[in-house]
Amino acid sequence: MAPSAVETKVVDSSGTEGIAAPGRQSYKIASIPADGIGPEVISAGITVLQKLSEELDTFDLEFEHFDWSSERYRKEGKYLPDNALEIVKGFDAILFGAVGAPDVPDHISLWGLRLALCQPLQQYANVRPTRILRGTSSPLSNCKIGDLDWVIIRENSEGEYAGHGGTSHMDEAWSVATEVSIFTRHGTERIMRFAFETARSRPRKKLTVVTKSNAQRNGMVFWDRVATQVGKDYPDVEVDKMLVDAMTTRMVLKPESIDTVVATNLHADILSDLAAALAGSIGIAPTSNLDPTRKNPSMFEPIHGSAFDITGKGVANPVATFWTASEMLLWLGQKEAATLLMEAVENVTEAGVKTADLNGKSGTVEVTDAVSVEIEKLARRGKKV
Ligand SMILES: NC(=O)c1ccc[n+]([C@@H]2O[C@H](COP(=O)([O-])OP(=O)(O)OC[C@H]3O[C@@H](n4cnc5c(N)ncnc54)[C@H](O)[C@@H]3O)[C@@H](O)[C@H]2O)c1
Ligand SMILES: O=C(O)[C@H](O)[C@@H](O)C(=O)O
Ligand SMILES: [K+]
Ligand SMILES: [Mn+2]
Repeated sequence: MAPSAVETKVVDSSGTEGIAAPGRQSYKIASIPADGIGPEVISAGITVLQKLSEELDTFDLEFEHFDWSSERYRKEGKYLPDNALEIVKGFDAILFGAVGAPDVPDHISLWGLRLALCQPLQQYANVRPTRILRGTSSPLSNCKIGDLDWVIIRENSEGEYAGHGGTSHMDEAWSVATEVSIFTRHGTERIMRFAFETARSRPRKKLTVVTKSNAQRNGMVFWDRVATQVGKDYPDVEVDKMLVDAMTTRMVLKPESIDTVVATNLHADILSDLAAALAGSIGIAPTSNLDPTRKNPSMFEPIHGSAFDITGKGVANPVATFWTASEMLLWLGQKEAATLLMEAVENVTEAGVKTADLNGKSGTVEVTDAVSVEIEKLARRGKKV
């Protein structure tokens, strides 16, 4: 979606209305914090985004909050109102927290909210960068900053998440359930093209195609074949193919040999949690659910889930959401703000202000405050030069 008009009404989260200064871009963001630690990290994310907008002269953000969550499901029997897709199409981007609650089956919550948005909105490319941030370390003993710098591209519309299947004769001795993976040429080709473009845009121009075509002799053989066909248009990109089981060992033993990775919906879901942990914590890693055609708004969320075990304790790491916010700004065309935000985050981790998952002692709010202070410093320093 194109950014909204330059001179436009702005409503910030405190409800104050104003007119965006001429020359400033203004973006409408739908905020869906949802469940568990989602509201805690989204609130932190909005705080730093608003700080950036105040300190830089380049953009305004207008947030609208939606209570689409497991609480709403308990009350109304549905996660989303019937016109949810129409509503979000009026926004430039969606900032999402996490969905999942202990008293709702996980397949109801995931299909009721996250997949109910990203599949119909054609957000077919799920982008998951991971690297080791300054002041943090990998659990791998010899892995230094720079040795692990990956982008995992997850197919986000079909594959194992196609939703095809069924159950018959439930709880009888002869009950049966199927879960059918779907690989279409359209879906496979577009994600391969996106992955090759991503690999080409990075300095090493290297793509690993993850597969399981030894055991899965139909869908995965097709996946490999389409990768080879699309790869002919990218002779400058070095490609290798890796079976998913072996990929886990390569991620642990030779992290520096990997750059861009493309994998199916399920394979990449699993590999990206491993990637985040190898870079230090699941609490740092971002996700973009992109509609690369820009016909629909894209959705940005931390990679982690609702983390019931730490909800309400004030210890959730907000860094994954800050990095997510930075990715959202990049997508919206605000490169300077996106870069400044990550610089601020890494200055803070380097100074040792970190949550417990990164072996620190600070809480969500302390990390958020420290990042806000750093944004102010960096932005003001930038203006002086
Ligand atoms: N996209 C999503 O919304 C999404 C993603 C993953 C899981 N889920 C859902 O979330 C629920 C819980 O799933 P799970 O336990 O498998 O995964 P999870 O990511 O919620 O938690 C896994 C572990 O990581 C820790 N953790 C996660 N985020 C953290 C953060 N920001 N800071 C510090 N520690 C953090 C948790 O405390 C937990 O120990 C389930 O209902 C699941 O379906 C949703
Ligand atoms: O889509 C999924 O598999 C889950 O929501 C979650 O694990 C994620 O990574 O988004
Ligand atoms: K999430
Ligand atoms: Mn996941």
